[in-house]
Amino acid sequence: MKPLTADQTLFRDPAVFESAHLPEVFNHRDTQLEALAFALRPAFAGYRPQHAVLRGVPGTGKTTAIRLLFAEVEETTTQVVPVLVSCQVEKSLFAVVAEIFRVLVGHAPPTSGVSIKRLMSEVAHVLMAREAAVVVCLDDAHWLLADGGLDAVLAPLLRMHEVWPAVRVGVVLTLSAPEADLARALDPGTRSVFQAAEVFFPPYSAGEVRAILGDRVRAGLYPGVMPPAVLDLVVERAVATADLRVGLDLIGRAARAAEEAGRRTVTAGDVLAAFVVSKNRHLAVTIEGLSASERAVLAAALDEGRAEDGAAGAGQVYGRVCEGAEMSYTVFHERLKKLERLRLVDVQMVRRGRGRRREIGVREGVEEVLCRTTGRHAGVAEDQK
Ligand SMILES: Nc1ncnc2c1ncn2[C@@H]1O[C@H](COP(=O)(O)OP(=O)(O)OP(=O)(O)O)[C@@H](O)[C@H]1O
Repeated sequence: MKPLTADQTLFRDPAVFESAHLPEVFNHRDTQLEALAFALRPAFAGYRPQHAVLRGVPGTGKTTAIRLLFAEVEETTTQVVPVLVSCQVEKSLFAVVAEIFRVLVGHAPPTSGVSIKRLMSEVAHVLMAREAAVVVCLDDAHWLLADGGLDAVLAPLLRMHEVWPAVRVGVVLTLSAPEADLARALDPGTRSVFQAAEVFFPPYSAGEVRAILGDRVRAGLYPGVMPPAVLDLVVERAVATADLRVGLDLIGRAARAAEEAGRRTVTAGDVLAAFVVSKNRHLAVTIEGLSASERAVLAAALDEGRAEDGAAGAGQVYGRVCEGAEMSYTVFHERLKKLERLRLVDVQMVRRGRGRRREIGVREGVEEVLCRTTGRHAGVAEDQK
């Protein structure tokens, strides 16, 4: 077989392997899409939409389901305004309401000199003037679970109709941390008004993963570029890591490597080499979303673990963090809880001699990703805030 020339490509459509790509074929999620559509239905008849909570481990299609449904709503009516907010990026009530304002009005509100009260009032008046309902999806809401962050965003949104009775707001939360406990994260008052439909997104079976990745290969690569045995290897890796995104990333990355090498087909070697990076893809996204102080706690736990040859004592980690920049123990504890919730570290009480101590173990892959994303040896806390 002749090698590829410089102007030839293996990709029918490279965008198909990008993380923001909205797939044309979205199988295996009919039940969840129906439950969501059912929750939104009252909004189309002039009532308040039902709230919903979408649960499922990462990569089970929650965001995609919402994006597809919202796109359909946008095409169908202007009476229901969908707003998708990533809680990894927008973490405050102001940021969420500013995004609602932006979608409604077409431009962002001023970032200074406007109080949250005024911004909410403006949003309410636009909604009332248009007789429209708004459905806000707080995507990856587990990012707000620490420090009462979710309650601070949710409670005012849920109470808008108490101030402006004609305002209709529906909230959809997506949560990919299975242990996320809404009952504990929300005040009793918020809990009592947040009556939400629970929609569960189970992990895909190996057969479903194969079908989804096969569809993506057909959409993104030219025929014959990825032989069935090589796709099997991709599927095996995606199933082993329980993350469909690893499979999608792996296909794109391996095909790019084959193309760069001037080959017309992807080999098992391309897949295995790409897997070294792809397997930690989700970790990389999670670590990129951390604040400087969260990162500092993670780096200190790694350094201390290395020094102690394993899991590190929480007190020692705290001491190491403070060597870089002052941090109160309360703030340290909150940062640690968040890292645990994001499954970057494990924290457990361990018996030592006659006493017990809290130990922090950093999960596999974190060190590699942290060093790659910061381009430095973990543990240098010069960027603490
Ligand atoms: N049924 C499906 N068919 C085709 N592609 C899918 C399907 N489910 C998920 N995907 C793809 O898998 C990737 C992850 O999906 P998505 O972002 O919707 O997952 P998620 O459950 O929201 O994950 P997270 O909790 O990490 O945000 C996306 O690229 C999406 O296109």
